[in-house]
Amino acid sequence: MGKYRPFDIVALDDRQWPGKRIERAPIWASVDLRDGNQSLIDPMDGERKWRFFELLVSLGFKQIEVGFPSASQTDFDFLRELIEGQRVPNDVTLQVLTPARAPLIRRTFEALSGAKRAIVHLYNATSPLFRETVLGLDRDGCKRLAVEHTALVRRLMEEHPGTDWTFQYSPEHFTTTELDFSLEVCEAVLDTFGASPERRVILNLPATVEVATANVYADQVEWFCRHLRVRERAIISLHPHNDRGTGIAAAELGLMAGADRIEGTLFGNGERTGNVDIVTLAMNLFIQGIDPELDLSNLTPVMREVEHCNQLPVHPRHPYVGDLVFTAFSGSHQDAIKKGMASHRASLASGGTPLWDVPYLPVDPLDVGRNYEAVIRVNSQSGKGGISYLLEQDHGIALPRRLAIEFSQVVQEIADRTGREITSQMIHRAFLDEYRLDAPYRLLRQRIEERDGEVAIAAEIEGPQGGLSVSGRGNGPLSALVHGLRGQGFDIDVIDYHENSRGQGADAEAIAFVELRAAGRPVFGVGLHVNTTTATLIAALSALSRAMRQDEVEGVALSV
Ligand SMILES: CC(=O)SCCNC(=O)CCNC(=O)[C@H](O)C(C)(C)COP(=O)(O)OP(=O)(O)OC[C@H]1O[C@@H](n2cnc3c(N)ncnc32)[C@H](O)[C@@H]1OP(=O)(O)O
Ligand SMILES: CC(C)C(=O)C(=O)O
Repeated sequence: MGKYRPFDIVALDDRQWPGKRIERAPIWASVDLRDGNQSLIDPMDGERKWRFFELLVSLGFKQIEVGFPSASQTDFDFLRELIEGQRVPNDVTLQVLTPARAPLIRRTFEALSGAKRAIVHLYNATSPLFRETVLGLDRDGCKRLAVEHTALVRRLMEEHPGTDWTFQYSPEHFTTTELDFSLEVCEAVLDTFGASPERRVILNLPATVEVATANVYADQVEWFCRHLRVRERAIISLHPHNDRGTGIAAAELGLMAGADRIEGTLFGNGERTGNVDIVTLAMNLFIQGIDPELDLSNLTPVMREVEHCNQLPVHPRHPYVGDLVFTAFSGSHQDAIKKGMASHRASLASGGTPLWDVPYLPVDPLDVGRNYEAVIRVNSQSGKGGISYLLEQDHGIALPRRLAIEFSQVVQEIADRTGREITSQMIHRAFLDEYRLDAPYRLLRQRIEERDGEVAIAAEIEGPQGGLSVSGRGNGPLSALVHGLRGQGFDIDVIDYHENSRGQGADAEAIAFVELRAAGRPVFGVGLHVNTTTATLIAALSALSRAMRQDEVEGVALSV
């Protein structure tokens, strides 16, 4: 016999949940201020609790478990302030947890005195391990514990008719309790409370510790829902934890299996590996086109506020919100994102489909309050797609394809040499340093005339040996300049040229890319100027300067 054993599976051959789909948002209940709080190194003080409560309200939570008032004076006082200070919006219901212990239940009702509406959440352990090891009770004793304390809760509710009460019961460690026993206890609780379709009780089925694959939880939930005598007198709630790292899957399959409600926390804080993360669950609905009924349109400030209140960081890879989750460093991802974004923009501009179908980005960052700035970041794993994306997006420089291929080698060399991320500013600087040379050849002035369908240029150029007067003719200013330079003995030709403008209005500037063949080899140059023609001529001289430098380095004859 080994140290660990396999988990049991559920005998449910005609399970229905695998063919189901989640069609609408469940009832969300935040347990940040209770389960989340009880697992913190430093539980929240009043100020942090307030901030968290207000955050939850602003996101649209309608049910909020605000604490365990019989356990701590901070929780008790917080509840009193909420109630006495009338700080609870009309559509929000407070929930509090109490164990099945009479003095603690009485204290819980003291804390709730005067509340307009409240959910009293009673729990006791029901699983065999807990019955034997913790409580020292058999099945009957355990059921009696639940029933007697349910009766007490019912009586106390009746004694305080000014509050609109809801009762919630949790058979703790539902996932390791024998299913027939969970059902037996829960039916007894429903009967004792007098539950009916008009007076529904929340039955919360916790995966207190996640011990099996998510399909087993779904089977347990479906089995439970199908075996309830009157399903309509219960709201089935799930309370998944994340010990195996599959809390989200368990919650989703559990909803497919018939649950109505989810208890969880923002970004998954909670005991051990945490409670299920409601933000991820809700966003998973959102990206299926389902209204999550929570406002998640600006998640970064929400994350920062939660980090402050919990004094715990949210992981940079956390779904939908982590600092790095909208960022691609790797070249092939960047290339696909760049093309996908361009195609999405084109589709929107032409009145085509608004459907978000961008590779590697399951959600539009704008929908959660992020922007496209960090979508592509460059390091040694990156390629031309990402580099040209940054130059275009941040600096208005749309590189021609062949130049993008060439320039990516320049950036790759820097990335390999430094072993660090290369920021957009560094890429811009490297680009200008590499391609916009104004030495040794620099345009000083030029005169251009059009005659008989031809362009004539007379240019003054500064060169390594002093001033150079160049005149030539061609079908445009660039070809005229190149002919003039050829006349001076330079072995050059135009392969290609592109230009576009960057910036707008008074700040607009032309950027020109000229590719020359110099001494038989292709070489790019870049020119920037408010005047497009001047930018093109500067680009040609920049290419010539680069060819000259290569000539110096490699000894290739630039002059014929
Ligand atoms: C799964 C969950 O997350 S449940 C919520 C857990 N949250 C918390 O525990 C946070 C707040 N808790 C507390 O402040 C405290 O634990 C209290 C106030 C609830 C109880 O404190 P204490 O009375 O000092 O008990 P303590 O926490 O040490 O241990 C639990 C005791 O209660 C007993 N117990 C547990 N459930 C019951 C029950 N329903 N009826 C009677 N006794 C019970 C245990 O057997 C144990 O008894 P023992 O000391 O005789 O062995
Ligand atoms: C009290 C219950 C619902 C709980 O927190 C758990 O089982 O994890």
